[in-house]
Amino acid sequence: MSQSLHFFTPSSNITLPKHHSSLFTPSLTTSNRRFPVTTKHFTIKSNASSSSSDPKVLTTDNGTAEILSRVSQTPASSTDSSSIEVDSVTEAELKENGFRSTRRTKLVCTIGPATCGFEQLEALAVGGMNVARINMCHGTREWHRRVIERVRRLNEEKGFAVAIMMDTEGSEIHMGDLSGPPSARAEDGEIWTFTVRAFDSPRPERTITVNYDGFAEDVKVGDELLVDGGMVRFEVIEKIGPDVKCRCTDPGLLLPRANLTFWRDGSLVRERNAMLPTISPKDWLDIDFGITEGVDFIAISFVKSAEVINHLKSYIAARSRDSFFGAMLPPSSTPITPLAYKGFPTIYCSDIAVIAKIESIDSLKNLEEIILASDGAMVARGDLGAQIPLEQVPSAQQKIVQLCRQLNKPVIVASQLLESMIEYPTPTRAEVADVSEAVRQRADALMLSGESAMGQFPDKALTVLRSVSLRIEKWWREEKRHEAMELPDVGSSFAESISEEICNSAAKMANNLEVDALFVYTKTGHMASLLSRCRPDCPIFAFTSTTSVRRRLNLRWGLIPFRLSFSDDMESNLNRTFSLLKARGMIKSGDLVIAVSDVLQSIQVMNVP
Ligand SMILES: Nc1ncnc2c1ncn2[C@@H]1O[C@H](COP(=O)(O)OP(=O)(O)OP(=O)(O)O)[C@@H](O)[C@H]1O
Ligand SMILES: CC(=O)C(=O)O
Ligand SMILES: [K+]
Ligand SMILES: [Mg+2]
Repeated sequence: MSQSLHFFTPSSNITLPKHHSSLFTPSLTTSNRRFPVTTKHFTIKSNASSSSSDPKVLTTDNGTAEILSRVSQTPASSTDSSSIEVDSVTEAELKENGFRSTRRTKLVCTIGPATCGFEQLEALAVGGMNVARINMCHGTREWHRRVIERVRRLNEEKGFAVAIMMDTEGSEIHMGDLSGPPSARAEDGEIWTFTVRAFDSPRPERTITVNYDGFAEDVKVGDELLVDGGMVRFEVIEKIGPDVKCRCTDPGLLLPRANLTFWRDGSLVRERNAMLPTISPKDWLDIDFGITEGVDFIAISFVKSAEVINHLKSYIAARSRDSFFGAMLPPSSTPITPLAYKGFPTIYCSDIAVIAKIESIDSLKNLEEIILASDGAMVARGDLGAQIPLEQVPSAQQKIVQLCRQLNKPVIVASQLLESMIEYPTPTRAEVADVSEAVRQRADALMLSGESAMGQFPDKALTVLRSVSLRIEKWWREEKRHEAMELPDVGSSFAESISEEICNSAAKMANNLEVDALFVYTKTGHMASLLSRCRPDCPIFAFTSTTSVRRRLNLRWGLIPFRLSFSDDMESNLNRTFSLLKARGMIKSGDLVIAVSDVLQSIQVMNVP
C-alpha cells in the first residue's frame, strides 16, 4: 500500500497577504482543479495498514523536498451544516471577529456551590469555560453527579463542548469540614484544638478535625502547623492524647478541608506522609465513579512517581475494555500489562486522560517521568507552595510548563490566579500580572479554584482570565515576543517522526505565510496536539470524528475542536469542510488555510474556494 504526499513548488495561484504576494507567480487554471506547474511527489510506503505505528519508508521520486502548495477548487458537495459540530461560543466568536480573535489559552473552572446550577454553568460556558473541574475533596458523589449531568445537558441542549475533569482528594493531611459555617476565622494568639477524634454531636468551639490518624503522634510540641501553605499558621503548644493544642501565630480564614502541613526547624515534615498512598481507597471509589460517569479527565493529587499514573492508566484501560463486555474490575485489582509509556501511544489508548498534579516535593524530583507517563499536568501551586518555599514556585511553574510543551502534554496553571476575586469584583494588579505571565509562558490552560467554586464573582473572574489571555496573546503575536523553543522528537516510530516533521513544518509555514488557520484532520487527536505544541500564530481547527477526542482537545492551546466524520479522501474532506464552515459563516472565500492530516500524512496550502 502506498500513500502519496504531493509536494509542489510554490508557484500556485494562492492568494497571499499583500506583502507576500510578490513572492509567487500565479499559475494557469485549466479546470475546476487548479494545480501549480511543477509537482514533486513523496511516497510514504507502508508495509501493511495505515496505522500510524507501522514502520514506513519515505522515498521521493526525485529526491528533492520542496514546499508544498495545492489549490483546491472543487465545488461544495454538501451543505448540511448539521454534520459539523463546534461549540457555540467559538462559532459566534469566529463569525463576529474572524480567526485572529479566537482565544488560544484554555480556561478551566472549578465548580462549587457558587456555580453548580444550570444557569450558572451556562454563564460560565458562555464566558469561555472549556473544562469544568469537580474536586472530590468537597461535596458528595451525588452532588458531583448532578453537576456532571447538568454540564452534559448544557452541551447537548446549547451546543457547548465543555469537558469534565474530576480531581481526586489524595491522601495528604487535611482538615475536616467545619460542621456548619463555610469558613471560620482564627485570630492571633487564640488556642485551637486539632484532633483526630470523630464527633457525633456539635464539636467544641475552636476545634478542627484532621483526616489522618497518625497526626497526633507525628507532631511535636514546637512544630509549626500551616493551613493551606501558610494562609493561617499555628504553633503546637501541647499534646493531650488525640488532641493537639495550637496557638495561632498568623491569623486568617480557615476553609473546610484545607490542607495541613507541619514544619520542624524550618523544613517540611513528610516522613509519615510519604507512606500514605497517592490514591486512597476513597479515591479509587471516586475514580470508579468518574469512569462510570464518563468524565474526560481525571486529575491525580499529590502524585509522587510515574508508577501511580501507569497503574491508573492500566486500570482505566482495563475498565474500558471490561465495560465493553459488561463486566467491572474491583479497584484493588492488580494492573494489567502496562501500556507503552513514552510518546503518543499512551495518550489516547482509552477515553479518559490522566492529569498529574504537580504539588509535592516528590513530584518535582520525578518530574520528567511523571509527565511522560501522564496525559497532561497541572501546576497545582496551592499545595506546591506549601511544600516548597514560595519564592521557588515561579521557577517550578516555568519549568513544568516548558517540559510539558516539549513532551507534548497539555499543562494547566492553577491556584490563586485571581484569589482576591473570591471577595472583590476586580483583581489586583499583581494577579493580572500573574495571569499574564502564565499566558506568556503559553501554558495550555488557566484554572479558577475558589474564585469560581465559592467566590462572589465567578463570571467576572472568568472574564478577567479571558480578556487578559486575549490581550497578552495578541501582544506577543504582534510584537513577536515569543522566544523559539527547542521541540524534541517525542515519537517512538518513524511514522510518528513524519507526523512531527509535518506539524513542525506546517506551523512554521503558517507563520511565514501568515495564513488564517491551520486545519488538521485527526482520528486520535495526536496530529492536532503536535500542531498545538508549536504554538503557531493562527488558530488550529481540529477535525475529529469522536466526541470524546473532541472534548479532550479542549484542553489544548490554540485548538478549536470540531466533530466531523471524514473519509480517507482529503480532497473531499476539505471540500466538505469548506462548504460546511462557509454555510455557517465561520470561514469565507479567499481565506488562506494550511491543512494537514493523519489520515494521509500530508500538508496542503490553499485558499478557501
Ligand atoms: N464541591 C464543592 N463544594 C463545596 N465547596 C467547594 C466545592 N469545590 C470547591 N469548594 C470550595 O472552593 C475552595 C477552592 O476549591 P478548590 O477545589 O480549588 O480547592 P483547592 O484546595 O485549590 O484544591 P485541592 O483540594 O485539589 O488542593 C475550596 O477550599 C472549597 O471551600
Ligand atoms: C489545585 C490544587 O490542588 C492545588 O493548587 O493545590
Ligand atoms: K483535589
Ligand atoms: Mg492541591
